[in-house]
Amino acid sequence: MTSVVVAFIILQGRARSSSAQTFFFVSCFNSYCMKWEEWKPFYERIVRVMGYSMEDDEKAAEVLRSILIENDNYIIKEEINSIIMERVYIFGAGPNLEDEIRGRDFSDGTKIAADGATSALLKNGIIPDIVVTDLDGRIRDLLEASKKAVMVVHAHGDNIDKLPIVTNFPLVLGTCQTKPLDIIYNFGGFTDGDRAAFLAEELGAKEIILLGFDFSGKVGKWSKPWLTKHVEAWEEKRKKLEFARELIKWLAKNGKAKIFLGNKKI
Ligand SMILES: Nc1ncnc2c1ncn2[C@@H]1O[C@H](COP(=O)(O)OP(=O)(O)OP(=O)(O)O)[C@@H](O)[C@H]1O
Ligand SMILES: Nc1nc2c(c(=O)[nH]1)N=C(CO)CN2
Ligand SMILES: [Mg+2]
Repeated sequence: MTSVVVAFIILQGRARSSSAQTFFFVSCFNSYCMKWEEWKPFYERIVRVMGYSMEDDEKAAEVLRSILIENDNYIIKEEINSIIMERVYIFGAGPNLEDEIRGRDFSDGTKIAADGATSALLKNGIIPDIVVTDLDGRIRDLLEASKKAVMVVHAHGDNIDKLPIVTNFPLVLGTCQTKPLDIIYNFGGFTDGDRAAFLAEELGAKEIILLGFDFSGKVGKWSKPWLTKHVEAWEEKRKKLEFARELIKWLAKNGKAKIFLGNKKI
């Protein structure tokens, strides 16, 4: 799967296609594309509830942009389109993840790991095609996955110091939660898991299957490098998961793709 992307990118000669507008039209024709004006009210509420600084989030987007341009390892949205199959599996870091992946290979779809879930996939011999991360998963596993996966790296006000890690990844699609910049996208979504669902929708997935998503108040042990077992969600994480649940429900209602939580359609 990754070789398809690499071949595609080589064919493109990394020329920033002048037909990007056409691609944009085609992909938005097949999917729902969230506009900044539509995302802004969600973002303003997130900033208020979570106590984030919009200025820091904006600065983070600029920093990621500079690093990616300097390192020349960024890709544009049109370059990732080719790895999206009609069915997309998104793996979250909930306590149910390992039960939901055991004995399956997911070769009938594109596999997107949300940050911490990457470690569980690698441990179970599953290589993700795409990793969506704000760089607080186990860095060793993110580096391992990046040898085969496109890394969709999210810049925010609280991970500016970690952004230089992206220089180690061969292919990076940059995202932010503030107003998008030329090569730093905002497809909508907040946590790595729900952002992955917005990305899949934007790229034209028809069926999005969420595995390892659990909104009952427990955080899976793969969520953070220091966790050794599943734990009760702490206050900040509880709020994040509540937003994740709300945004997934919103996408199921407003997007074009069918979304499944495990085997249940939302
Ligand atoms: N019960 C759960 N525990 C942890 N993650 C979950 C759970 N249910 C769904 N997820 C999804 O799995 C994703 C990956 O988890 P991870 O904790 O690595 O992500 P994160 O968004 O970076 O969180 P944080 O900002 O707290 O670091 C989350 O973003 C979330 O969308
Ligand atoms: N400023 C800020 N933004 C975020 C944060 C975070 O910790 N701080 N975490 C996220 C992933 O859940 C997404 N966005
Ligand atoms: Mg994360």
